[in-house]
Amino acid sequence: MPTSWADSVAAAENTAAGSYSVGNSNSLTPNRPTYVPPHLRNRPSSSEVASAPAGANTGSTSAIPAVGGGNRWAAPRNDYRDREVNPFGDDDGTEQQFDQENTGINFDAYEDIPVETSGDNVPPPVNTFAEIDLGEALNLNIRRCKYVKPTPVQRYAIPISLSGRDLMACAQTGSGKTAAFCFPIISGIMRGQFGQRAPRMPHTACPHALILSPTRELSCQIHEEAKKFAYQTGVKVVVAYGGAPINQQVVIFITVSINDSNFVNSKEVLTFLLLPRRALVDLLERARVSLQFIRYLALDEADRMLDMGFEPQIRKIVQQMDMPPPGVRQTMLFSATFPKEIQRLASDFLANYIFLAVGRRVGSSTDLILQRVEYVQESDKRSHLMDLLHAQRANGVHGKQALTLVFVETKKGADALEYWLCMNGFPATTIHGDRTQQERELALRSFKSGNTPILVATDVAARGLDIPHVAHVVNFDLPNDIDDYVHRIGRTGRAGKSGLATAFFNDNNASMARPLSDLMQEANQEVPAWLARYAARASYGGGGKNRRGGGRFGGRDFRRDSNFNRGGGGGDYYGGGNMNNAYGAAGGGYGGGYGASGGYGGSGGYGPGVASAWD
Ligand SMILES: Nc1ncnc2c1ncn2[C@@H]1O[C@H](COP(=O)(O)OP(=O)(O)OP(=O)(O)O)[C@@H](O)[C@H]1O
Repeated sequence: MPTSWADSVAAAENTAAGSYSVGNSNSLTPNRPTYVPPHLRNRPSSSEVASAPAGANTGSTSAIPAVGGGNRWAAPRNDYRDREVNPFGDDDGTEQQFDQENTGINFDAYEDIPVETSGDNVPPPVNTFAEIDLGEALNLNIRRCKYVKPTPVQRYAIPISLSGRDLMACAQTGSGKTAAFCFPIISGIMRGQFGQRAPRMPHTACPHALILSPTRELSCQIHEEAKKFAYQTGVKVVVAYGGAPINQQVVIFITVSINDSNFVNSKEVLTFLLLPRRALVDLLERARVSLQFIRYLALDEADRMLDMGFEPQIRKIVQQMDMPPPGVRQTMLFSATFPKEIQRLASDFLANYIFLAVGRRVGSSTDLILQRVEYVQESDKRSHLMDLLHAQRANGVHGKQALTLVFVETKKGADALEYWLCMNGFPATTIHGDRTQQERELALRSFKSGNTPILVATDVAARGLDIPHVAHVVNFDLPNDIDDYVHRIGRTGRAGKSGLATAFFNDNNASMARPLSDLMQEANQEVPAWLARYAARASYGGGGKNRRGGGRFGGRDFRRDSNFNRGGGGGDYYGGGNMNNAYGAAGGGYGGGYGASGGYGGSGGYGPGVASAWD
């Protein structure tokens, strides 16, 4: 039985490789061990009294097995909930597990966090999960996850999404955005708050929700989280990603019928990874997946999904396939960073949306992370890293070294540093785009378990990954874009916990001096005098890629920018702004710092041809 996302994906792929052959694009031939005739396949087990309502989706997609889902042929088709693997491993139903809070989360850290919303008729935030009617099964899962109260982004985003509004949400790393988009999707599908009924289409999955994210690791992580939230709700969550032969992808599209009188359709949330030029479009074009019943579209790391690497593919999927248009489907965009150019692009996918910013500025980092910048010449970086690691060894927990994530610029650089660390007695592993998926999964698992407490990574690991116990993020090579820095350091200091981030800076990083120093100030960090001098020079010297004159974080909702062309941006839907503390009733106090000038300058770093370590 798969125990982690990596296991389940491996299981899915093994199943695919071992159990299926693809005859033509419309027929799958499972090599099943025993044959059960069609008239017996739908029979309820002796313990089950209820049967599926007329018209339940018992179509031929049942020929596709649930990953790790037991004997599909003997089981009735409408008992998905009975066959569902318990992702919490608490089959004895022990209630005492629910008594604890999610280990170590410090909600006081969020007490004063400023929140800004803009748009028409913004629904009010909630203070507790009990105030939101998410449905009993989902509430139980929230308790199983030991989430005692919603994080700031959840307090605002969940009521907004439940009210049916489109949303662009920018909230700090590690602040619970995954649940913020999963809860309304799962709750909405559970309730069937949409009229359309998915048809019975053999061999074609007709999901009601689609969640897109930029890496396999992140897609699998969202899948694992969403499975917990959806447990016993009747909503089936499946993951698909590209880069594998088509027969290996098809196996994870599972249409499930649920024995629930409210629902006679399959209800699926698909979590997709997108790789440029690959996979999803191909999959859609082969009609394995129809998007015409999509009710919810969520883009995690939305700014990344809409930058030049992915945007054409996203446009094709969202605008040129059979997905319902904005206003018919509900669209939610989430990230910790939202440059103005990307906000502008994103507005094409949204209708009358609400913009939500949690944190002092759009794209700011959390002050739970202690940020240090050290001046280190290229030639001294390795010995400097060694010093840090030696110091850290002394602070190991339970005899294990604290987990350290080291970001470098290139794949070759990652391999070389990993080798050097291992040679010098520091067990390290690496993750980057030249490693196979299996190697990447292995590396992540080994890092998470603490067996290899140092992970050397390129930007492929910069976004979204929620790895508990990462105590230290080292920017061995600083990125060229401040937003990448925000995501990288966000691998520590998550869910109310504190963390440490150290950056090695030298003359090669001069263009980062200004944005780095601004960001650190915003996050109440001490800016070294030498960095402040660099930053001052940069502001007189004409900038560079990261110089976003006029205050890089000033723009917030780009619709508030005086330059915003309402006609071109999708209609006159801007409805003013509101500012609040996340836990305070009154707003105010943060207005002074938000310049109207915007200033996410044109050069930005999102242009074509940006070097990427993502593939
Ligand atoms: N209400 C809550 N109570 C306690 N823990 C929570 C709550 N919501 C989320 N978490 C936990 O917080 C951690 C971070 O959540 P998540 O990965 O969704 O953050 P994120 O905002 O998407 O971060 P990133 O921007 O890096 O992708 C996870 O381990 C999650 O289980």
